Amino acid sequence: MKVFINKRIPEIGITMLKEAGLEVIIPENDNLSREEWLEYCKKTDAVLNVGGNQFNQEFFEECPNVKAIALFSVGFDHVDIKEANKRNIPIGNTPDVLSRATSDVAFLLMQSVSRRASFYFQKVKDRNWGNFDPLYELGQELYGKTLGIFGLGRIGFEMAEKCKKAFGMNIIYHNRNHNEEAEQELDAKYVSFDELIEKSDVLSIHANFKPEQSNLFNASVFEKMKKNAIFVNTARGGFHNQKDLYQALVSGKIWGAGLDVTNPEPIEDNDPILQLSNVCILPHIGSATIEARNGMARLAAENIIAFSKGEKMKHIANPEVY
Ligand SMILES: NC(=O)C1=CN([C@@H]2O[C@H](COP(=O)(O)OP(=O)(O)OC[C@H]3O[C@@H](n4cnc5c(N)ncnc54)[C@H](O)[C@@H]3O)[C@@H](O)[C@H]2O)C=CC1
Ligand SMILES: O=C(O)C(=O)CO
Repeated sequence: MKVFINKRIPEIGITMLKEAGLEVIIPENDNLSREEWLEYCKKTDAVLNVGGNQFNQEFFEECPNVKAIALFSVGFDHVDIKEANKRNIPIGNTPDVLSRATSDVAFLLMQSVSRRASFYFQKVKDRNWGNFDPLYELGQELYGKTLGIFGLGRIGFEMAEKCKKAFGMNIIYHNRNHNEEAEQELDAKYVSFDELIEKSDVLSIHANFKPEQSNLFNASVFEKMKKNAIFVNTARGGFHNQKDLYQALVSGKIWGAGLDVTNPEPIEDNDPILQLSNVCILPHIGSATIEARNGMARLAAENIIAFSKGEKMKHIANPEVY
């Protein structure tokens, strides 16, 4: 069986696939155009995909030989699951192994914004150390404040746990279902969406993205948030309207924002949000640790190997295909 991987992944995954007797195809050029990418996909049985290539109707129609897809990500918002289901194609993903790393980034963004780290680092780089000034550009402490989690699943739980342990924060959350574990272990309180945005000092987004949730966090939401609130998004950029976020930040409707994901992604060169000092923006590095990436490679390889043996994938976005 042929497996196409569009970018090199940690060696552990490649070794596992080869030891299972699979033919692994990795192109020299790891920055393929969509056309080039489709050409590779057409000739393979299984695709191990790194990044946001769209698995849409066009893909499924043009690549009928592909019988399994293993994503090198937990998010599967770039896959048309209905189209995959019509053809009984399992879509593997990589849950859990990246939850710690991604929640670490949410935590880092929250702290960096609360203590104005980007602003001060820029001053240091500009050789403008400044004098000790008791009133100048003060940060805010997080101790005892309220963390609101939108989408309390695996990563949201880890973010909530860190904030509880480090700063004794009160946890409120809005989710599709109650999260019993978080309610018992972290004393997390389920609230309505409106209550979440009105009461959070830090609002951290951890839901899985669907197109119908585009721009959910927009001007009317930022309007209702607290003036000292920090907006953190490590989930998907599509959740927030970036122009509205910019306006909320310049007009002081909210305190600051920490983004690991932007809308669009990559961020546009002339996006005015880049000029603001109350933001910290990272280029989608949530899972970028050695540990998480090794784990992702292992899970993705396990998924492909299971498929090749006629077994069920263990980590799957569409279990309904079985
Ligand atoms: N920045 C990065 O590098 C990374 C980003 N991610 C993103 O984080 C997301 C979450 O990952 P996990 O925690 O593993 O997923 P998960 O499935 O464990 O948790 C997501 C939670 O969001 C809830 N949810 C979804 N839509 C909702 C809505 N409209 N209202 C209320 N609750 C809603 C779900 O019920 C679920 O409990 C991924 O889908 C991905 O988009 C994941 C890994 C790395
Ligand atoms: O896993 C995901 O969904 C990511 O965004 C990158 O790890």
